[in-house]
Amino acid sequence: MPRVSDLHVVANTPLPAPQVLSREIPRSDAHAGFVVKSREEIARVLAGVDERFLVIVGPCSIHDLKAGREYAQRLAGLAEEVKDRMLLVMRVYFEKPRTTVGWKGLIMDPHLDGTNDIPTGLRMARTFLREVLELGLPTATEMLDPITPQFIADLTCWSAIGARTTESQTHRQMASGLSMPVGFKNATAGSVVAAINGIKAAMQPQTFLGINEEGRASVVTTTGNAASHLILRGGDEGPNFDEGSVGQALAALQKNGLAPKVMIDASHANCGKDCRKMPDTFREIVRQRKAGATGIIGAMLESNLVAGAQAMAESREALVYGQSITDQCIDWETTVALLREV
Ligand SMILES: O=C[C@H](O)[C@H](O)COP(=O)(O)O
Ligand SMILES: C=C(OP(=O)(O)O)C(=O)O
Repeated sequence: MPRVSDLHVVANTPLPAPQVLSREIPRSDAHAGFVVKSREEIARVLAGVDERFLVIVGPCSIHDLKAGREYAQRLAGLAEEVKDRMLLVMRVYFEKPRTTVGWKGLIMDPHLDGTNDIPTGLRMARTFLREVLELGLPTATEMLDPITPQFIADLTCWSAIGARTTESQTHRQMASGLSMPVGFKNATAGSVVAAINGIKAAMQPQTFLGINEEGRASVVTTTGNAASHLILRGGDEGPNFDEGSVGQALAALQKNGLAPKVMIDASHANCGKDCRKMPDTFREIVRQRKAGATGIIGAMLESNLVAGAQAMAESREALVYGQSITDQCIDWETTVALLREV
């Protein structure tokens, strides 16, 4: 008989169930209390009740826990220093969407060598998220694979649906069940409509296929996530952080019956993926807010210990400590100076 299934599958290895990993790397009452408090604080900023500026800041991706830890320790100090005016949330991104192919993040390939040891990646992600929370820093991730939230969402305070998945029904449904505020990026081509449709879908109750805590395929029914919002990140036609683009986005939200609130990413297509342009983009976003654009509730920055980005090396040891292996980041000194300045 000809073979009809699994023609292109070479392995199919069961994962530990989410509840097994959660027992192994548990969430304490203190972690839970801090996550709930941070999500509420972020939701209050989104609602305009808390007037602080929300800044999602940190490495493009975490690939080295030692450097990530050092970054988190520094950011915790800065967050405390500026907390009367800004709510700093650390980017703790473990999943990377790729335009074509490339390293897909620490969860997918924790050893950075193509061995794709996902169980280890999930363990590292949970462990690191707990460490960041213990420093008193809220955590931000992109939720990319729809199975991942079962393993890490309880330690996550804010999430993004990225530009490459904002139009995906799977991701919109997933967002409708997430417990934290979720930002939808405009699409890579620049479409804000795709993200607004995403927000509308995520705010509604949904029923879809997922997994439960035991790791079993299941039917998931959600309430909808009211704390869904828009993120402008620029697109193929260029940046969209200028007053005109921001005004159009706010008007489009209102036309769709949504709150006119927007976060603006100072990285990605809003800086042409050139970290040298990121500080001025950020300054312009803050200038508009200071000039009265209260619809701008926050911004995103890609920042690391060392500026720029490096190509994946032959071995981990050959990598520059504290420098991104995905998109370019501004360095720590620039980050501190910029946040203190604004
Ligand atoms: O934020 C990171 C990148 O912009 C995203 O993962 C896409 O990267 P790529 O276009 O290099 O694949
Ligand atoms: C991939 C990211 O952003 P975007 O979806 O805007 O490309 C990111 O923030 O890591």
